[in-house]
Amino acid sequence: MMMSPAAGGRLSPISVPGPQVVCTDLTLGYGSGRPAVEGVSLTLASGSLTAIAGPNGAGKSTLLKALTGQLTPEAGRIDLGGLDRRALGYLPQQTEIDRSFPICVAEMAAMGLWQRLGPFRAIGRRQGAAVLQALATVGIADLADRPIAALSGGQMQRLLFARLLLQDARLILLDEPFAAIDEATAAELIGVIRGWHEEGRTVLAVLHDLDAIRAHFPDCLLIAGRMIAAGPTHRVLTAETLGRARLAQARHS
Ligand SMILES: Nc1ncnc2c1ncn2[C@@H]1O[C@H](COP(=O)(O)OP(=O)(O)OP(=O)(O)O)[C@@H](O)[C@H]1O
Repeated sequence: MMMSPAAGGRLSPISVPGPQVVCTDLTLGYGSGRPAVEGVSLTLASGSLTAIAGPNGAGKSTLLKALTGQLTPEAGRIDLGGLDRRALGYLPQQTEIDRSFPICVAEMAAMGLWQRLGPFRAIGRRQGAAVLQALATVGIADLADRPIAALSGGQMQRLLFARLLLQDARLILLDEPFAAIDEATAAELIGVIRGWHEEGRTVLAVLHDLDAIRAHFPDCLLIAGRMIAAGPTHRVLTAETLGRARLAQARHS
């Protein structure tokens, strides 16, 4: 049985492993000019841990937005293995988060429970303890009452991870989870990601740091407006494929 620390740090079962995700011949764009991504097909195996790499403007975030349903494909198909989109976990880039929203750290983390409780159901004592435990897991229990506007970038990233822990999603999509945070924080958050992988969740993360991908992500997709290479990381991130990606991106831009 797979175990999850999501419910307050105590191990609890996740009954079904992460879904297999299949994208077929996807074309994605923003309605003007050339598509951001063309003809991309990919398969994420159930329980796989995959990084998306590629140059700036390659379409990495665009691909995640299509998987979350924020962007409708111009062509092609996305199959989330029967998962309800509302049940997937998504960590957006920090620039997409409105920090002026007047809520505190614990309240924002508790949003991870909405899928199970509904947004208007009061948080009970058990859920309150789970929120505090999730904050402790990412090292910010002492900040529970602080307004989110008063967090540093690294503290905000830890909070977003706490919200994901509480959400307990079987499919987790992360957009640049280590951007603008220090090495110690990144190392702790990588530990959380590895935990999700060990529990059998399907995890997909956009990352710029190729060394971090090589060290922690068994599988990798390399894109540059189209798919350049996909598969085991050591075969995807080679001098040859990275050269091809740079060339393809220069032609695409
Ligand atoms: N909201 C948008 N409206 C119009 N075009 C967009 C929008 N978002 C992204 N694009 C364009 O789509 C293309 C892919 O962008 P995307 O953000 O997916 O790339 P990325 O690989 O995540 O880049 P980076 O590594 O720089 O974050 C780029 O040409 C970008 O300018």
